Parts: sequence; structure tokens; C-alpha cells
Amino acid sequence: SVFAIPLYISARSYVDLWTHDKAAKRLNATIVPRVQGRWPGNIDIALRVAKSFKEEYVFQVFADLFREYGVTTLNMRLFWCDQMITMDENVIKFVSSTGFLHFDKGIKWHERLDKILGTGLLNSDGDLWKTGRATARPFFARQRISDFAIFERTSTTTLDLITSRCRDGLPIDIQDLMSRFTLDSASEFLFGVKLDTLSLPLTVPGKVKLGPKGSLPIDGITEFDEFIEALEHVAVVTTQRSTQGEIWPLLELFKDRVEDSIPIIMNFMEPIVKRTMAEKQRRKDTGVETVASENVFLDYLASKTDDVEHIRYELVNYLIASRDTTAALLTFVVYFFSMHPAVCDRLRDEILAALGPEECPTYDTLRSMKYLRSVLNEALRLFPSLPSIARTSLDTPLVIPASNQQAFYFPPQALVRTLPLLLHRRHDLWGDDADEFRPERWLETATMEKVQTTPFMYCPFWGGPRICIGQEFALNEAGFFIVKLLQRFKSFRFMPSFQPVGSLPPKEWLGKAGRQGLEKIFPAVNMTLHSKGGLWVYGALDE
Ligand code: HEM
Repeated sequence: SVFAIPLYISARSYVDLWTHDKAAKRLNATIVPRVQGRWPGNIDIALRVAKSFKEEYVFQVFADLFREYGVTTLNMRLFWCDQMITMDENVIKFVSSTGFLHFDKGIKWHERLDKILGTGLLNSDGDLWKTGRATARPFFARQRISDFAIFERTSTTTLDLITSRCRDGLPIDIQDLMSRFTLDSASEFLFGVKLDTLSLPLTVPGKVKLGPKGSLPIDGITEFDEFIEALEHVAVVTTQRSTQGEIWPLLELFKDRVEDSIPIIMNFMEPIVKRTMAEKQRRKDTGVETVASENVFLDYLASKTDDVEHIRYELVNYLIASRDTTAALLTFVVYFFSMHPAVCDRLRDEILAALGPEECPTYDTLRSMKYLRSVLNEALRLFPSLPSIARTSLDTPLVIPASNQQAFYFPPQALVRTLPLLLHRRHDLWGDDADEFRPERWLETATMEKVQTTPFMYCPFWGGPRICIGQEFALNEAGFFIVKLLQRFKSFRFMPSFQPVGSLPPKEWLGKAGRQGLEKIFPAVNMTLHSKGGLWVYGALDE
């Protein structure tokens, strides 16, 4: 029986490949080039991917594989199963948009994430997704998300923290601060609760260690740190599971690695949801028909359903979807300010000309600031907060239009990992300066025309029916914060000596091709993109 297992796997794989080759021929389509590893099941490739995620520049392994095969879509065939990777704008268009109905998140996604994301929007498929999206859509209408009062409160607290550090002549971990800023803003918007994580003790310069994503205090953790650590641990484990492919359940045979984190996250949410449901009941008993607050997502959800568990999951989904993504965008913008002072100056000029040193932006002023939008676009181009988005094809084989007049055969139940990060850096689409941070490109007719005719060459918010529902909210939040930031600070200096040990890019990166040779930080992925060890910067006040 020991020999029967590998024999069965090899035979099944052989039959699969033969069937796919035949089907592709019948449909007059091309087989997606298959990676030829040295070990059975391409186990060497799986190990190479896992190692690269830990040690190399972000998605280096995928970029290398595309280069080695000279293509933009590849089948890695990990553990004898189809696993596509693509940075082809036409394939991404099909998966997200024109062929939307032929894909879902897939069984493997659900195995990895169901325990944490449950019935929430980010995690759902089919009718559950349709209902969740239709329920949430009116809430994200323009008039609700253009109320900037929350951003004003949280921005002021955040800026005061940077100011006080700066007056002491010390740097601050912007990534940590942005996570708190977006968590406090999101929690007010989503649950109507001021979590006020900005008022909890900050990490102290020089007294930090490398955490799962950013910096963690060397000594003692607070309840907030425990919650954040649990959220981050889940992100780390689920990302590792995706790189381990089919074998992750085997590696967790004796212990589910998110088992301890989930109760911490749920216990954090429990009292918030319970309070809202009790308030709903109280209002009902006294004959009040209206919701507690029109502008709070939890109240809105509670008016639509009594399913407490679903509401809890929905909140976790929105919290995860909104916090780290927007925090990543803001972190990378400040990183670029520190690397490109001229961009920071030009943006400051635009802001001060439009609003002076104090006035808060409105929805309309934000729209009118073209350079601000260019800076956000450019940061999301080079560092899309979600650098990889996966889908699985349903039960029918597909013919997918790809670039270069090709049509690819896609087998049923195949995982496809789309890679906006690599797509956004393709020289053939973005030009020879694709790896450079140059917001001016967004003001040039050539770029705008290209993006208009090839919209899927830029998709930081994904596309099609599942495009990010919080896109407007995120751009308003980020735009608002940057305006306030540059009204008070004139420049930022990256302070590598304060980064925790093991978080800086290795010396060998210097001079390497692409962004790898330019980077002063170590960009890494745990669900969302982040800077390993945080981003310690010193802000110079305009005084
Ligand atoms: C810069 C910030 C953001 C970026 C780059 C971003 C990007 C994305 C992307 C790429 C997706 C598609 C993911 C997938 O289908 O697997 C997505 C989905 C989603 N985003 Fe965002 N997002 C951001 C901010 C936000 C905010 C602020 C919220 C909520 C207030 C939010 C809520 C969601 C939700 C609920 C989904 C799932 C939508 C669905 O499946 O129908 N996002 N986001």
C-alpha cells in the first residue's frame, strides 16, 4: 500500500495532464505553460516559493519564474495540482470581470479562512455574497462616506503623536501609527465605537523587536497588542498556508495554528455587538423604528438582520479589509516622501495653495487635488495593499483570452493567483521607468490614455462585480490624512537605525535590477503588503 499511493498520484496526474491537453486541442486553445520542477509534484518549486516569501524581495520568485519561462501566465503545478500565477492584464480582466461567473474563492481559500472570516463578504461566494454585497452597497453610497468628521478627530490625535515625538527629537513607527489611525477610524465608522488605540502606549524607539508584521514592544503587551497580535498572527498563518499549498493541513495535523487567536478576536468583538443588539431590542420595545445611527455600519447591519454570529463575522471581515489595506497605503506614501523630498514639496504646495495650513479638505477639494491623487495612485501602483488575489475556476473548462492573441485553456477547479504587484511594474505596459516612484506619470496624457484603453493594467482595488466596496472610503481617508499631515510637517527622514534587528533589506539587494536595488525597507506580504519591522521615520515640523 505504501507504493500504491505515489503510483496512484502519478497516474492521476498523468491522466489529468493528458485530458487537459486533449481538451485544449479540441477547444483550439493553448495550454498555460507548466513549470518543470526537478522533484515529483514540483515539490522543489513549492519549497522555493515558501523560502522566497520568507527571505527574498516581495514576489521575487514569481518574477523569476515568469522571466525564466518568458511568459506572463504560468501553471506551477504544485503537488500535482494546477496552480496558475498571472500578471497578464487580459487574464486578470477575465477572472475578475468578464468571466466573473466562472470563478469563486474556492475550497482551498475556505479551508484556510472560514474559521476567521465565516459568512462575511470578503469570504462569501454565490448567493451569500450577492446578499451581503446588496445589503452593504447602499451604506457605502457617497453621502455617507463623505462625512469626514471621524477622520478629522483621528487625524488630529495621530498628528499630535508625531509632533510630540518630533519635539523630543525622536522617530516614530509610522506603520504602527497608521494601523492605529485606520483601526480607530474604521471602528468608529463600522461599529460606532471609539477603540481609541491611538491613546494606548506607543512602541518606544530602540525598544522593539521584530513582530509578525511590524515592530512589537520588547517588554509586556497590552490588551490592544494582544488583539493586534492575534489579527496579525492569523494573517501570517493564512499566508503561510497559501504558500504551503496542499500540504498545510498535514503540517497542522496536531494543532490548528489559528485556534488560539480566533477567540481573542471574537472576544474583542463580542461586547460591541451585544451592546448594539441590546440597543436594537430596547428601541423595538419602546416602539422606535429608526436605527441608532444612520452612519454606523453595525447599526445599519443590525437593522437588516438578527443573526449575531453573521454580524460578528461581517465586522471582522470589514475590519481586516479596511484597516491594513489603508494603513499600508499611508505607510508607503510616507516611505516615498522620505525617499523623494521633491514629491513631498510639490504635494505640500498643492495642499497649501488649496487649503492653507489649517483648513480641512472636503469631498470636493480632495477630488480637485490632482497631484494628491497621482501620489496615491503611484503608491498603490508600486505597492498595491493586496498584491495577490486568488480565485478558483468552477467545474467547467474555460478558454480565457490572454495577451498576444493567445487564448488559454483553463482546467476546471484550477487555482489562479493574480498578481497586481507584478502587473503594475511591467515595463512593456508602464515604460522603462516602471520601477520608479514618479507620480507625474498620472498627469501625463500618454499614461491616462493607456490606462483608459487597458484598464486592467492598474487594479489595486481589483475589478468587476467584486471590486473593493470601500474604495471611496479608503481614498477619502488616505487623502484627508495626507492633507493634514503635510499641513503640519514639511519633510520626513527614514531612520533605519531604529528598525528592529532583522528587518532591513540585505546588502546583496543593492544594485539588483528593479525595485529590489532601490529599496531601503523590506516589503513583505502577510495577506496585505507591509514593511517588515515597521517604518521608523522622523517628521520635521513646519515651524
Ligand atoms: C487602500 C485601501 C484598500 C485597498 C487597496 C483595497 C483593495 C481591495 C481589493 C483588491 C479587494 C478584492 C479582494 C478579493 O476579492 O479577494 C477588496 C475587497 C474588499 N474591500 Fe477593500 N481595499 C481597501 C480598503 C477598504 C476599506 C476602507 C474597506 C471598508 C471600509 C474595504 C472593504 C472591502 C470589502 C468588504 C471587500 C470584499 C468585497 C467583495 O468581495 O464583494 N476595503 N479590497
